[in-house]
Amino acid sequence: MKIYIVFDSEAGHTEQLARSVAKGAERVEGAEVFINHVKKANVNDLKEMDAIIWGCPGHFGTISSGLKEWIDKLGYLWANGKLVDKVGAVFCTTATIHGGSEATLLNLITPMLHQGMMIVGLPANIPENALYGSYYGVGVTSPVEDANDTLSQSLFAKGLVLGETLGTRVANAAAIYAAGKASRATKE
Ligand SMILES: Cc1cc2nc3c(=O)[nH]c(=O)nc-3n(C[C@H](O)[C@H](O)[C@H](O)COP(=O)(O)O)c2cc1C
Repeated sequence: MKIYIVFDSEAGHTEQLARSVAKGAERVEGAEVFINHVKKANVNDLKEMDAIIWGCPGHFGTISSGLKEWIDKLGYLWANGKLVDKVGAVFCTTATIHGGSEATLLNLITPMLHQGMMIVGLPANIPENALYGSYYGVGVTSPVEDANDTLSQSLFAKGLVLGETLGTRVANAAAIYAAGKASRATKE
């Protein structure tokens, strides 16, 4: 099954998180993973995907303009129901812990729901998630000022682990859904 990861990133933090999501998705047998900066991503490629995961830096609690501009090109796909039932998930980075990461994640999920996608978050039975994660996707804090501080580095490293976990979870969900659809189609 095919998984597309699209990210916006200016200084590289969100790109790092996107790559961890890709790494986790690639662990699932049969997963073909495509990853692109939003500037290079083509919305028409989404039609062929089983799962779509997008993410960006949080800008004032919401989607960065780079990714939002790209999402706003999805009108034709929306009008033709091309993304209905695709599995979706989201991720973001922010500079501060209370800098709006969950607001950004929720804002990233909203357009997926408008497309009719099926959203996958992260549950509490993932211990790291219950301790410092989010149920809405992966939101990682990457403090700019104290980038050399060990605590912030370790928080960022833990966030990358959650990114991998999300990638694996989405790829598994997409595989199970595709197999279920195929089996129902042969019975009908
Ligand atoms: C226009 C703008 C608005 C931002 N707003 C916030 C914010 O509201 N809260 C926050 O914690 N960080 C904010 N940031 C910081 C970025 O979200 C953060 O540094 C992010 O990790 C950068 O990701 P990148 O390295 O992938 O570009 C903002 C940055 C920019 C450029």
